[in-house]
Amino acid sequence: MPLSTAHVATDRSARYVKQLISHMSHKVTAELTGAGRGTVTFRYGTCSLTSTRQELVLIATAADSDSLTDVQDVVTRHLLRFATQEELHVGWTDPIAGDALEIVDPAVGDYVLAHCTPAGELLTELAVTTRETTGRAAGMQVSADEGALLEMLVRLSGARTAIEIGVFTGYSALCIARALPADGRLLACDVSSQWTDMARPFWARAGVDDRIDLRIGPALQTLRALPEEPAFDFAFIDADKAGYPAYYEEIVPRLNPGGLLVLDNVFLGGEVLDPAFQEEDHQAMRRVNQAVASDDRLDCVMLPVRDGVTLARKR
Ligand SMILES: C[S@@+](CC[C@H](N)C(=O)[O-])C[C@H]1O[C@@H](n2cnc3c(N)ncnc32)[C@H](O)[C@@H]1O
Repeated sequence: MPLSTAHVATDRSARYVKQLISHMSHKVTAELTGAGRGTVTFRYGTCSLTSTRQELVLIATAADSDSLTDVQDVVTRHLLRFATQEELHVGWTDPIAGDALEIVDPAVGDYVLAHCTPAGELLTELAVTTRETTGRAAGMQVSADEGALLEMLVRLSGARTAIEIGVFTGYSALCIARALPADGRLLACDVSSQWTDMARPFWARAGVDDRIDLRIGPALQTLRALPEEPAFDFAFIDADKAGYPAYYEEIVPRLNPGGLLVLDNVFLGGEVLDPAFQEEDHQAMRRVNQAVASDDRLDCVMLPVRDGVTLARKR
């Protein structure tokens, strides 16, 4: 399914967003989704609008290329009509399918890896052992640069208490745990003792096993059994994608003020941008991305790191 974007140079972008949403809301579903942001949903496609200081950024999606052209035409026509004080140029990119998007050019990915603090022997051995033991499942493990990012975030935030949803063979847990102070605690949640059993010897060798409380079971049950008051400085969600909205709902109230929530795989390989992909995972990820972006308890930034990483800090 095609999607296309346009960057419209203007310093009146917020005004156009409001005008377009208000006008279109009489005919189709059109809503403001935050300051300077909105979405118009037609029967045959959608257009999201984001205003920046100097541009209006449009993302059009539709079921097929004819419908995409219809979305582009309607939005373009209205914008040009609203622009009575200036001449706008609305140039759309060629259509591209969500799963054909290159989130990070492979050369850039390699360059990034070559310019991060190296993972070190223990993490490298864990990555190799995981690959040898779990085969294709090893692709679930966070990359060395994402592990370095997690470690950096935990250190920078001064977190003492952390929770992880989705442990697998323990790579990200090790990165988080070793960045905590000696008396810090990581509550690590996973359903699989088969995979997490591989983690324990590595955590022990890193000298962080006493900081990690591993809970085997559905993470939602584990979360709901926790007291509801704020207790965590850092949270990392990297488990079943359909569960993300519920994990986010349960975690935010349990984050301390200033606490950081990190969500992995927020692009789902680019498919989250493309309405052709409508499986439960896609719908859940769109829901949680939208919820985080419009949650007034949080400040957030979405980073094009690997498969997309959102950082959300509790106010
Ligand atoms: C992407 S992997 C986690 C990778 C890990 N963060 C790492 O860096 O190696 C996802 C993990 O989520 C776990 N998982 C799936 N569904 C779950 C659930 N309902 N509750 C808890 N864990 C779950 C899987 O067993 C798997 O280990």
